[in-house]
Amino acid sequence: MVDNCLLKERILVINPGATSTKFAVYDGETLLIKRTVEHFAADTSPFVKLLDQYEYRLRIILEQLAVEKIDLSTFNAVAARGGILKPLKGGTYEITQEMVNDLREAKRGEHASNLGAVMAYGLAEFLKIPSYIVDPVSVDEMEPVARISGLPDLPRISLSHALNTKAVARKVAKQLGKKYEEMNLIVAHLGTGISVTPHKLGRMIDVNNPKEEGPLSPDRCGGLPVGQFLRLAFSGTYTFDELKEILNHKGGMYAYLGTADIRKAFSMAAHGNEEASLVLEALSYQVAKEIGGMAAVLSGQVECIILTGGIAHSEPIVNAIKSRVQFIAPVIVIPGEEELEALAFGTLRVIRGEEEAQMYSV
Ligand SMILES: Nc1ncnc2c1ncn2[C@@H]1O[C@H](COP(=O)(O)OP(=O)(O)OP(=O)(O)O)[C@@H](O)[C@H]1O
Ligand SMILES: CCCC(=O)O
Repeated sequence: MVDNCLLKERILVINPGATSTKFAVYDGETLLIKRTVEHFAADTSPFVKLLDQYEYRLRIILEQLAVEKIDLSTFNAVAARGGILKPLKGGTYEITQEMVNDLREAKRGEHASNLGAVMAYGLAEFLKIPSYIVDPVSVDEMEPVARISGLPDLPRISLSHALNTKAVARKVAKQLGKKYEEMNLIVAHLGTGISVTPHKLGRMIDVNNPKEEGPLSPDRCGGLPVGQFLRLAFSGTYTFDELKEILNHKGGMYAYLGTADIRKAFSMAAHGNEEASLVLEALSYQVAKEIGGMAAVLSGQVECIILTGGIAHSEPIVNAIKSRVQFIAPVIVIPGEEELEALAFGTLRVIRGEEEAQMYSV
């Protein structure tokens, strides 16, 4: 049971994912509780759109807080992972009605994190406290040259795991006794989606948008041979929505092996499935190739390479990537993600007046 003494820095942190909602309560830097609620297909299938899960997911959080006997009136702020908003520079943003409207309309695309700010704002309005997002997936600090694609109508877009990526980059900088804003480094976030970002003096100057570029991931295609994809799209085999689902949820390793779980894929390989071995090798190969490309973006001035995300728990994948990229710079491994903490700390900086919250403009 959690002490309900009235602190001024109690933050509820919400991080909605595709199949789970993670949430936590912080008193200042101190983590009070952290929970992950899995959402099974049977529970979420009645909802047509992701945003329709708003009440369902919020109710689960409120029920759990009640079980923990955490009084809602003791919260001073709500923080959430920000979704596919307008292109924004990194930082902490106050959630506004305009931001919520943009996320509800999903103008720039659907993503589980779109739910975060909507849930945080709804609850914070009720409690009459502020709500914030930190480093949303649409952080865009790309240099003009990185936006050129090869067709003027299709500029490259900055979408990434910015929250975890910047958090681990700051953490490593601190460990090395430096400031993030003074370092050049590359972060490969290896999750269900994979994004590789070169950071130049605190800015993410390029990135492979995991929804359409870069390495194959557990369930996303990454970059595809575009001519063949065009023929497939017009073959009549699939509808637009089916192809979109393949690109983002049923592509990559899942398309080859029928699983998006790296551990299952290794078990298949261990039982003699040669395709599983090859696809796992391809995943590491493609990540290494992307890191190599981003090293060129930084003109070879790379102080370290960070591997993070769930797949960074996998020793064989980490070793395979390392063996191809450690000639560039030392490789540091930070498995998993630090998103809840990054949200809490980003919000704390604003509550403490160490940083001013940025405003989302329409
Ligand atoms: N201990 C582990 N060993 C090997 N692979 C693991 C381990 N833990 C998780 N993974 C793999 O990591 C992947 C999921 O990573 P993660 O949990 O970071 O993704 P996510 O949060 O669902 O999505 P994203 O990071 O793209 O937002 C899965 O393919 C899973 O099999
Ligand atoms: C959209 C960026 C992050 C992801 O791939 O989930």
